[in-house]
Amino acid sequence: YAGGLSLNFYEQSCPQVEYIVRTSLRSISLTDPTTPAAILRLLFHDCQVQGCDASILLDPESDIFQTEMASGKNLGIRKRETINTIKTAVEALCPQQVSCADILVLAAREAIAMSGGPMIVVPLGRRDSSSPSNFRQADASLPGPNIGLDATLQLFAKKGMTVAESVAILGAHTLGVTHCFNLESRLYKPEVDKIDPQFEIFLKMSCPLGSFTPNSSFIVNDPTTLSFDNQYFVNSINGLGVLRIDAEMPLDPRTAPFIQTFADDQEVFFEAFSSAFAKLSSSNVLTGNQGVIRTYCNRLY
Ligand code: HEM
Ligand SMILES: [Ca+2]
Ligand SMILES: [Ca+2]
Repeated sequence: YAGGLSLNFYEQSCPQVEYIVRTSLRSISLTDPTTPAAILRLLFHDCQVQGCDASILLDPESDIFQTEMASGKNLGIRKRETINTIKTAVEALCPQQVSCADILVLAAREAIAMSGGPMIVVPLGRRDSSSPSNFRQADASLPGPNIGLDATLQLFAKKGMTVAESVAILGAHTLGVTHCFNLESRLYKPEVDKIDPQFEIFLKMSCPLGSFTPNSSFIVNDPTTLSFDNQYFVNSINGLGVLRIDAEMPLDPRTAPFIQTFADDQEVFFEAFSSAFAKLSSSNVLTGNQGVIRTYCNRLY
């Protein structure tokens, strides 16, 4: 596996870790059923900036230093504290053994499984970054809400994904919501892309001008927002893609066949998603003597 990750990494040092993550995430999700969506996006945004190293979990150490969370591209990121909570439970049984980066990957794979998606086998052994990232790096590395297909395919090709896997990983938008502030430019600025006229009326009604204060209004990413299924693909074929990328994939000859296949057969989607997830979650990892095992996921010391 990439960079020295392995399937039995915690077999000796913390055999209960998968169980602890599973039960903790399940109980947290009972009080807030939108937790799985937030955790899955959190993993993507961690891996995208400086690799899957839990850098996104670090709190700023001072008012002067701005961490990657200060980037506008991280607006709407939630549930960082959930990983802290799970880490506390893990530390109680296996002190100083399990990285926050691995806990985040395990939590994301539980989030997928408990929402009805595939149970993905993930290799472990990531280490946590010993230095924070910053908002400039996050701005440069995270995709903006209006990214187009070419740039998106390039972004995932860098992670070793095929076109099929790149389409599949965007099926993560089967969960969760998009806040209106992420749709402002698509709806009200000079044309970004062609929106289905009926759907555009609906989007503008749901996100009227003036609804862009963070965390106010939102649109569901697909009709079954709590369920990890293939409705995202059915939806986007029907012209109901919420973001530009969601809308463009069914129209482009490079990606349309995969969108159709995944819409027709959920099992094929789950397989392609699983291999894409393995690539995403092992991108640019620290292993061996690199990095650290943090005690508190939000602090370096
Ligand atoms: C080109 C790539 C991508 C773009 C442009 C993109 C963009 C976005 C945007 C703008 C939102 C709305 C956030 C909000 O308003 O709160 C969102 C939500 C979400 N994204 Fe993506 N995304 C991309 C890829 C991914 C990937 C690879 C994953 C996971 C593997 C992912 C998982 C999610 C999830 C689960 C949500 C819902 C979050 C919630 O409800 O809190 N996205 N995405
Ligand atoms: Ca990171
Ligand atoms: Ca869904």
